[in-house]
Amino acid sequence: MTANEQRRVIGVADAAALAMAAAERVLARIAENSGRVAICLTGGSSPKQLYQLLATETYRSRIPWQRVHWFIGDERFVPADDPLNNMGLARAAFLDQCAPAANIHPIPTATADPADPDRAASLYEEELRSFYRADTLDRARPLFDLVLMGVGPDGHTASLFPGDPALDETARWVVGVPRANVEPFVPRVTLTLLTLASCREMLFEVAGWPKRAILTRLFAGENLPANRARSTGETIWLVDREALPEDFG
Ligand SMILES: O=C1O[C@H](COP(=O)(O)O)[C@@H](O)[C@H](O)[C@H]1O
Repeated sequence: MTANEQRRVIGVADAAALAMAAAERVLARIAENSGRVAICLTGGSSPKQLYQLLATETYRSRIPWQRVHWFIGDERFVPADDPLNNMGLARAAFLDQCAPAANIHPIPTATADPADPDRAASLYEEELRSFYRADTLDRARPLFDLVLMGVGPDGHTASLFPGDPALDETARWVVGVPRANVEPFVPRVTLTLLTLASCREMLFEVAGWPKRAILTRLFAGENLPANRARSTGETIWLVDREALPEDFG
């Protein structure tokens, strides 16, 4: 089976349409679970429109905020109020206005020793295990209902960079990344592929012409982190017209 056969690519017109399509998928995944819902958010700039949309009345009124928990797939060692803080962006765009504080689960980079991404990773791993109420991920009971993902110009996803040993981690749920390959060049913490995979749906959001070059390489099957990220359920790539490689439709 090729990499492309394992994922579904959905093309949309532009970044605004992409945010709306992603918001509908968020609602659909929430509606499928009548209990406690877990959503793992992504960082970077790509999800900003989606996050802002979720705070609008149209979407806000359709989300049962009390039973939805919000996690983050990776974090950068920058202050919590720095615009480059991944959870900080989500908080400012929608979480702080809409979600109960107890349902927001940031990676503790602001409180942990800045020199020790492994310590922050361990703390977050403990938090995830306690939320999941088990130490072993069971394919039949995914940790997350939905995992949002982005892709960087080098093919990284979350803070899993090409060639990094973190990609081959099979025991830890969360790891420290001493130095990123791309800006901001700060230590990071990232969920591992095994943890990100434990979801009913993994949803990549990719928009804009600067992403077309890396998508061309990824859809050709190159062995890059974003190609190794797969859900045990469905893996969907929402891509706008500017980012979609020419031979892809
Ligand atoms: O560094 C990161 O980059 C990726 C991609 O970000 P984008 O700005 O190109 O959307 C992101 O998915 C990840 O969470 C972030 O830490």
